[in-house]
Amino acid sequence: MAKDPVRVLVTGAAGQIGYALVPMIARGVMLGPDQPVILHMLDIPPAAESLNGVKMELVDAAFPLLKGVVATTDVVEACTGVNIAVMVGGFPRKEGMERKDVMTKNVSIYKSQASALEKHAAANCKVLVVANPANTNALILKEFAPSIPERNISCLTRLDHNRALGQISERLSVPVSDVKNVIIWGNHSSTQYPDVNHATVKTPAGEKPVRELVSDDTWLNGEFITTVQQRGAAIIKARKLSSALSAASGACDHIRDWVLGTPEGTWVSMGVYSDGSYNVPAGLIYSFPVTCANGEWKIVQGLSIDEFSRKKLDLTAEELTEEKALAYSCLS
Ligand SMILES: NC(=O)C1=CN([C@@H]2O[C@H](COP(=O)(O)OP(=O)(O)OC[C@H]3O[C@@H](n4cnc5c(N)ncnc54)[C@H](O)[C@@H]3O)[C@@H](O)[C@H]2O)C=CC1
Ligand SMILES: O=C([O-])CC(=O)C(=O)O
Repeated sequence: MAKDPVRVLVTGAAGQIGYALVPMIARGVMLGPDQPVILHMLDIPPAAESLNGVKMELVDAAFPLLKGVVATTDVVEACTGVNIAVMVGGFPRKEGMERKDVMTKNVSIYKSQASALEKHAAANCKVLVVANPANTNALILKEFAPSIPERNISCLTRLDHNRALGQISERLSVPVSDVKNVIIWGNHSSTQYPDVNHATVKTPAGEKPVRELVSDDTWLNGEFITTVQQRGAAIIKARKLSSALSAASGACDHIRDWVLGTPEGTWVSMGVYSDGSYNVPAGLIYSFPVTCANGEWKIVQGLSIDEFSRKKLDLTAEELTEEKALAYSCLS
């Protein structure tokens, strides 16, 4: 029997990431090749005409899984009945800015859209915040939508996770699909900690630790980390626009694994509400290694954290604590 369509909201749908993301969703990349979808697309009035153009293209693409499109500048209409909300709407940073520089503009959007989601989304709606500063926007959304369970609110660090897999794959000349279990800890910012201490590569002789195969701790503890931390800025420098296709793809990976589950023996990175695991302060949205099953994520427990890692986990937590204070000062 055909499945009922799932309603997926994309805010900022007339923007760069939106333009890459909506066709992926309509093709089943996010929810699977047998899952019909109805797309809800929100943008602001100055982008209304462009948003309508995106809607026209979605019709023209004749996607078999796409059962309807709502394109609107009305946040209530956009949020009504949605099962999944991908929050991309906001302002991207430009060359030379840190992600928290877009804070003032973006946190107020997340405060107001929190209430609309809380009132109008379907029960148990899963929320993914992409817009920067992603962790702090997600935290603001959580705090201003108290009736949405905290386990349903997350932010995107899967792009960083995928970037880390990509760097290891290039370094070792192995298929990216053979690399797994890197971890992005903390903030989606230049203080994030890409950790390979538990990562492995599939080889003909079984799974081997990335550290053993790379066999260059200077690179792994230095250039590898800074490359992943600075990748967003490198893309802006090269394209004069921030990452879009990779961000859209990461958003699909994030939701797909959350809804359909992570493969056995594999974890992924998600920005989720900290419960104090790994001595990360509770009450921050922090990126952790997680496994997903039955639509729920669970932080992977019991991983060893050496002294080098500990400092990095704490540094990015401190930045998030500061960002939280800054966000509240922007809102008041
Ligand atoms: N977490 C991550 O890994 C990544 C996050 N980003 C962030 O994603 C966001 C979007 O990036 P782009 O698509 O490149 O930007 P963009 O500027 O191309 O698109 C953003 C869209 O949001 C719309 N918008 C602005 N205010 C809105 C509101 N109140 N409600 C609904 N829509 C609104 C704009 O009109 C625009 O169409 C930026 O904040 C960017 O920094 C980008 C890449 C990766
Ligand atoms: O760097 C930016 O501003 C966009 C982004 O978040 C990323 O590419 O990781």
